[in-house]
Amino acid sequence: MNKLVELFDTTLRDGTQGEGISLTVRDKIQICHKLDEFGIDIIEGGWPGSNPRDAEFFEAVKNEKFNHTKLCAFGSTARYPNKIEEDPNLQALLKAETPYVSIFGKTWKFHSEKSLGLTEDENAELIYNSISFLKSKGVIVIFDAEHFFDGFKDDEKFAMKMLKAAEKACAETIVLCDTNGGSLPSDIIYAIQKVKKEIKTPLGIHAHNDGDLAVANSLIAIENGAVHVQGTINGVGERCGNANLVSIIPNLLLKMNYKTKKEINLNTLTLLSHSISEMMNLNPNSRAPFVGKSAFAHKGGIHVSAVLKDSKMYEHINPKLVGNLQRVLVSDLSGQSNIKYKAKEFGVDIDETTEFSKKLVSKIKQLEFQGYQFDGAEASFELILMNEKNEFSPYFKTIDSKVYTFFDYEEHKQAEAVLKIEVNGEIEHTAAEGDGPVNALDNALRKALLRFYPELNETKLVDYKVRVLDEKEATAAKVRVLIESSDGKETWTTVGVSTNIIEASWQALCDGLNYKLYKLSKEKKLTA
Ligand SMILES: CC(=O)SCCNC(=O)CCNC(=O)[C@H](O)C(C)(C)COP(=O)(O)OP(=O)(O)OC[C@H]1O[C@@H](n2cnc3c(N)ncnc32)[C@H](O)[C@@H]1OP(=O)(O)O
Ligand SMILES: CC(=O)C(=O)O
Repeated sequence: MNKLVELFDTTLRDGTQGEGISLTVRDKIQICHKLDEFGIDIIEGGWPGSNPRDAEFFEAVKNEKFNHTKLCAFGSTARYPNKIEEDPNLQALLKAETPYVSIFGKTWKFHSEKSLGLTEDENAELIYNSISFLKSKGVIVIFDAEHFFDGFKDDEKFAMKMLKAAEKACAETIVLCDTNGGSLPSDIIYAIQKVKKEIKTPLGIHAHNDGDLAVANSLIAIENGAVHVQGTINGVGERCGNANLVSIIPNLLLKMNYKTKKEINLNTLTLLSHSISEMMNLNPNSRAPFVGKSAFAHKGGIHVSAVLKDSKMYEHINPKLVGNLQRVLVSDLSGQSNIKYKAKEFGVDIDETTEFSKKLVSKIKQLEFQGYQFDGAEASFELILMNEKNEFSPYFKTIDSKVYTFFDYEEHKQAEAVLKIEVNGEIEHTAAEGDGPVNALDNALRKALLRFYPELNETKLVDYKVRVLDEKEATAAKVRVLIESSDGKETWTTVGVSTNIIEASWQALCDGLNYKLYKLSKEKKLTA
């Protein structure tokens, strides 16, 4: 039978201790609903005694209804020698009126002495009294044994005494914390096996990622008897972050035969991860295991050739299980298999000739050697493919272009582009201004084309990136420009390379608009 593990999410508490992470009360409430829907058992919403925002969150969340998840308020043991029942932090925890309360207490002698100035007995008493008081008020108490693994290494007897104080006070779960995040899996196994011999209270694990081992340490703790796991979505958190639940959960369910209290719909994992990144104003990490854009992206020709035969050859799980997608990239590491895969993805049949795919592979390798990069600019690759198949040729021809830039020392910067292009045999001569030369060219090209293709009205440049390719050449260096365009519904990326940044930008701009026109013509939506 599958063993059960309790999922405890601290994105809203320890997650917000991560640099650059800040959530409004509204964000926190929205995240609670996402986590509830996903199947998280307990959500640690913040520290109500810490700041007005967290206090307000616990007031606001009282009006929310959750199907499964239970809320938890976090704080520390009381301040010594405060009268326990008057301790403001414990009072704030009770005022939060959450079914669960988690409090952290010192289990490393060094911290107890140096940070709190308490003897072994005083610290054990503080832990016992703080938990007992909260329990007497009817809340379920989770005890976070702060610095447990470092404390256990330093003085086993001291650390065990603190756990026993928590057990005696009837903590519901005792969570062993790798607070400094430096423990190794072997440290976790050693400590937890010894703890299990003396402590009967259910154990949990709270790991930090300072040694890049938080997920491994959490899983090994569970394998060795922990039944409750704490972590954050996407691993955000203090310093290098907390254990990443987005990796822990699929490992538990898909590989370790564990089950969760509520059945988890794992194919919503990628969406959960990305939507919470967006709410935190972070770009989703493309290399994130399971949910990253690159997690199932194949670049090497050998890999793609095998994946086409059976994906299992280079994928540890089926990406669909976690709501992700298989992708194939085109680059100078491609073989014919990459080209064939992409062609199929674009709905283009190139099966009939190996010669064709060989020629295309060779062209892509040459262009990448010159500095182009197609794994981030698939729209440019598609245009090359279709051009080779004689199914695309540019919708306009550049006859002449000039760009003027003006700047003085009073913040007045401007540029102007003058452009002559040919469309369907007609010459169009335009000029436009812009904030800078690329913007001026973009405006002029759009202006020139709109007369012929009003459908381009919605198409906009949404991102522009420049990369210097051979830094030694200093200002004469070759640059690669990547332009992301959007029509409000779809986005696509194109590339240009030149020693002249304006020329590289122009190539990427032209590809961007040509791509949109090509797509419209394929859909028979082009009027001209
Ligand atoms: C491992 C963890 O992640 S623990 C959680 C850490 N999170 C945070 O610190 C975020 C929220 N914190 C805060 O808002 C503030 O630090 C507060 C409101 C809690 C306290 O603020 P202040 O009263 O100004 O104290 P300050 O932050 O400077 O120092 C923390 C105090 O808590 C004490 N303390 C630390 N751990 C504990 C504990 N387990 N039990 C009781 N007291 C503790 C420290 O000894 C220190 O006391 P001191 O000022 O007498 O030396
Ligand atoms: C409690 C906690 O956040 C820690 O020990 O890391």
